Amino acid sequence: MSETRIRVGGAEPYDVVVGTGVLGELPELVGERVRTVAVVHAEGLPEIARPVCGVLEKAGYTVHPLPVPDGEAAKEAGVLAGLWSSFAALGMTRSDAVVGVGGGATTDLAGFAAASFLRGVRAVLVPTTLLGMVDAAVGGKTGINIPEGKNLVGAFHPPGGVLCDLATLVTMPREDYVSGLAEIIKAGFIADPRILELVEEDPAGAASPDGPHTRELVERAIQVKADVVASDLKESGLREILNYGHTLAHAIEKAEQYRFRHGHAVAVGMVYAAELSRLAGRLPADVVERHRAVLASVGLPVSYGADAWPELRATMTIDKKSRGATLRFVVLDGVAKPGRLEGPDEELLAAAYREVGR
Ligand SMILES: NC(=O)c1ccc[n+]([C@@H]2O[C@H](COP(=O)([O-])OP(=O)(O)OC[C@H]3O[C@@H](n4cnc5c(N)ncnc54)[C@H](O)[C@@H]3O)[C@@H](O)[C@H]2O)c1
Ligand SMILES: O=C(O)C(=O)C[C@@H](O)[C@H](O)[C@H](O)COP(=O)(O)O
Ligand SMILES: [Zn+2]
Repeated sequence: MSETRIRVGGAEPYDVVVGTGVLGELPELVGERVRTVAVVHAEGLPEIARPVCGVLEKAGYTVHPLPVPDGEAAKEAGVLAGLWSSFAALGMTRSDAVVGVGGGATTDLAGFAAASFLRGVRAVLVPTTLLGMVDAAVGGKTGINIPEGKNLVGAFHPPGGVLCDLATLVTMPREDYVSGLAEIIKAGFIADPRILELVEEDPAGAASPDGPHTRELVERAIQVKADVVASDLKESGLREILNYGHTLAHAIEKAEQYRFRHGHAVAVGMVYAAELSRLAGRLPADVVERHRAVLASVGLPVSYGADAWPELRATMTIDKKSRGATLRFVVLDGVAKPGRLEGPDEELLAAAYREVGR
């Protein structure tokens, strides 16, 4: 099957290319103006980084592989500063480009390095995890963590193109693959109920890169994200819906020193947001149960430590959707009907957590 191109609109439109064995499309995404390409890749993925570098060299670019730590350890200020120094040592200019190769953590870092070096050079992203393809590499949110919290430093810097080669998914550890399903299911609850039906009809298939609907699930989730970010790149309104479940999720990740997978935290966070919606009188109980059922069916967690609430509540205050002292949540008024809950009282917040804490 040939590749699909999903156009992400906005001031600087770009394509997300999806297919199997589509690496040959990469030079076109990098573009003709570029001379030097820094390939920022997760150090544990040499088998994927090598062909990426090869295809770029063959196309005539001067290519410099720059390995960074695997996973969340990449999203640190020290690693970012190391990339700035490497780019400068390579003599990169504004007509050069960064290609980010790896999971969401790697592409968040590579994207932010590109956003900040020389106040902005071109970034092309090659996500190699399910989560990276359906969410992290699309939409231009880039950034790193700081000890005070998740993604607290970053920039909106849309990529020049995104290449999703589904062939790379086959080597993914199962737990990481399932983590990506949480963001796909999120897209289902906020915007595209067909995603939920596809997962519910065949949870085992959904949890495997060889499943019958893998490509459709990936493309549907990308389309949801593309539609949202095209109209609200900088999260002044609509884009907040992509943050469904993330207020609690980011607090859990911080409490776990970023050793808890992002998608697993988002799964718990969505159940919390659904309970919050129900207790606020906005969502029927059966839709909350649908969250638990569909997430658990693919092996995602739906509860978290009961004793953790005071620490999680304190961390949630720093969420980016807050305005002043007012906490703001993305909630649901039904499937594909996202809304906002502003300044819920403390008892409501705690009561919703009692439904999640085990
Ligand atoms: N920018 C955004 O809009 C956005 C959206 C969602 C998530 N995120 C961020 O993405 C990150 C999570 O991304 P993730 O789930 O991809 O995790 P990850 O980047 O930490 O990758 C998980 C692990 O899988 C390895 N890996 C990557 N590709 C592989 C492959 N093909 N085969 C085998 N191993 C592979 C990685 O090296 C890493 O060890 C979080 O930091 C999250 O905050 C960002
Ligand atoms: O793209 C967005 O917007 C999202 O919120 C997508 C989320 O899945 C993603 O985890 C994002 O990085 C969270 O953003 P943050 O602004 O809460 O750090
Ligand atoms: Zn997320």
